[in-house]
Amino acid sequence: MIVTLTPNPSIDRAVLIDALRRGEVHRATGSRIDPGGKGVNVSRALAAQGADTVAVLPSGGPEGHLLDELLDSAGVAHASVPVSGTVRMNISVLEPDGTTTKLNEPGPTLSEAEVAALLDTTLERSSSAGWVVGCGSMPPGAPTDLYAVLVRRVRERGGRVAIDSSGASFSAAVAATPNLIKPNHEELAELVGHELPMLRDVRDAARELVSDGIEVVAVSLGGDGALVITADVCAHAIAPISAPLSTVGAGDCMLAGLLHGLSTGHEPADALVTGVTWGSAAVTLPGSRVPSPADLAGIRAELTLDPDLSRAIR
Ligand SMILES: Nc1ncnc2c1ncn2[C@@H]1O[C@H](COP(=O)(O)OP(=O)(O)O)[C@@H](O)[C@H]1O
Ligand SMILES: O=P(O)(O)OC[C@H]1O[C@](O)(COP(=O)(O)O)[C@@H](O)[C@@H]1O
Repeated sequence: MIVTLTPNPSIDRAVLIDALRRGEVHRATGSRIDPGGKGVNVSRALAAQGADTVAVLPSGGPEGHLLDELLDSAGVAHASVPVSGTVRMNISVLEPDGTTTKLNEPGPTLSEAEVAALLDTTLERSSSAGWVVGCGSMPPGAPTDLYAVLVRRVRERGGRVAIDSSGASFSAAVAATPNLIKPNHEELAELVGHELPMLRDVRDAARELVSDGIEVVAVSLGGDGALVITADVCAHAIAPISAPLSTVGAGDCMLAGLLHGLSTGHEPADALVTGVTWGSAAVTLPGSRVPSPADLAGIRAELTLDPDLSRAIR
């Protein structure tokens, strides 16, 4: 069982247009909505593959009702904590060449009691979980150290915890030493405070974090695949996709696959292959649709345990 906590979930609306021109009226050629937020997407990706998961999230307002309904109809188990604010709507503008422009709202302001209820619900649901996963940004009102507290509370009980976030809440969580983190290229650079132009730089930055006590650092690198670093492994995997349709949620699917691999007893390098397969499959799908088993069938990830460290990262 994998429990996800998404303090700031969303309704994701993807709008397709021919080309984005600032200040002009655009006629959309298509649109779709999906339940969203990083932990919600991790749970959606796991549920789509038949894996046991529950998504913990705050839910309020009309968008909150819609989110609950969308999760119910997708068969994603969720524990929604009622809140007085309204769940946000995030918009992705997709162009035919794969360019994605995202507009993320700040989300509702949570009260102290609502934050406490979210944390308590997550911990209640986690008693028999293989992994507890905290993902995404903090809504207004949530303390910067929410993920750090989650890490400490799960680890005190002997559980395993993964975090995927950005900014101050991610740095605070990393300082509390989760078992696993999944930054993307930009988030890792932000975490270590300098640019990471080559795979060697990514590896070195991830190794620094491993030496601080994080067991698995998985770095997603967009079209350059992903790297997993542990105390004894440096593995790179890539599954190129010729015409990506939407990258929204690809990192969440990658994390879901990685955790699924680890929780079903695979070594980190093999779990990375599952992660990259799920992530690459996600970019072939519209909006933030998560891959079904059939969507994974044509994806082939290439794994190397001795990657070319001079590879420039886009
Ligand atoms: N353009 C792409 N081509 C092929 N795979 C991709 C592409 N973009 C993303 N992916 C896959 O999705 C994973 C996550 O993508 P990334 O953009 O790094 O995550 P995030 O959404 O967290 O920023 C990558 O590790 C890779 O497997
Ligand atoms: O919490 P944040 O950082 O605002 O991100 C939330 C957004 O990220 C997503 O989880 C998608 O993730 P990515 O676009 O980063 O792959 C959306 O579902 C959601 O709208």
